[in-house]
Amino acid sequence: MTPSSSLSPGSLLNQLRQTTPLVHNITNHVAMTPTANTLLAIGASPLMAHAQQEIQEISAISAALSINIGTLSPSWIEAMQLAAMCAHRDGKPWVLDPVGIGASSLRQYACRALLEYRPSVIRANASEVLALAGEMNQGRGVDSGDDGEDALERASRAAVALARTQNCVVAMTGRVDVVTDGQRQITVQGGHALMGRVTAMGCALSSVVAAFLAASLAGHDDTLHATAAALACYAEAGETAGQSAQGPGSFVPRFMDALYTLDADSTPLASRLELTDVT
Ligand SMILES: Nc1ncnc2c1ncn2[C@@H]1O[C@H](COP(=O)(O)OP(=O)(O)O)[C@@H](O)[C@H]1O
Ligand SMILES: Cc1ncsc1CCOP(=O)(O)O
Ligand SMILES: [Mg+2]
Repeated sequence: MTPSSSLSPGSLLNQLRQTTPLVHNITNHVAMTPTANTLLAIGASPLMAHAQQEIQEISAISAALSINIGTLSPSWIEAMQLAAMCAHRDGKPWVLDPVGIGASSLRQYACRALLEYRPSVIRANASEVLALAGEMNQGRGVDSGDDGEDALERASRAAVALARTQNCVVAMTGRVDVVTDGQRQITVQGGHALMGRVTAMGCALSSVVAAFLAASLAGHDDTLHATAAALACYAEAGETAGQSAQGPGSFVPRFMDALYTLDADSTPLASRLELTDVT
């Protein structure tokens, strides 16, 4: 892909760092601190808020919203719906992370209700994409399952179908990431296997996608490319961290430092991306 375009991952990362978008997160108990730290490391500004009474005010000052169903409660579902409604009404980008959707009917109910407010992006692992696309799959709790070539091919088709049905971008992550709007598809290479051994990596990524969506609105808005840019930065930082990490414990600080020090101008982020038309 052309690295010089205003939609290149490097220029979108620069745009993010210049605009420091405020990202409103309604996320799970496991992911709160890692998500806030990850947003700060890449250059965005995090805010966690889930009390219904303050959602409208928080929404008014936020540039983007990230909703994650990882640890639901009935009052949180109502707050999520209100936040999604505000974002939809105000034309602000928002990301849905359907953590462990296959695991319970409460999660399925919450996602169905939230999809009414048309997320800009659904960021999920393959198991969650299959469940959301209606292909019976109870998943393995919050983690993805088989990541072999056949499973990836099947999940990619489900991601395209989901993007078409929901008229949004789907970012399906794992060993290889696939981002699609139903017509185009960008694969993202990179990352490291240790990313699957650290909790909340995916949750934090969903909020980083929200930050890139906000940044892209300040320039040339293209949800597909902004999402791929977020994933490319993650892949780059994950690969760098994985080179010297000895395990999940030492991976995390290296990953945060790699995000923070990622040089948007000299790192060939665009070379991680391959854009194709979906047939
Ligand atoms: N085996 C792997 N190799 C490379 N990157 C991976 C691997 N597993 C996960 N990742 C990366 O970790 C991040 C989180 O993805 P994933 O593990 O699919 O999300 P979740 O934590 O929601 O299941 C993504 O950037 C993804 O590319
Ligand atoms: C373990 C767990 N349980 C409920 S939410 C959560 C975190 C999941 O994080 P991720 O989807 O990023 O792996
Ligand atoms: Mg997840």
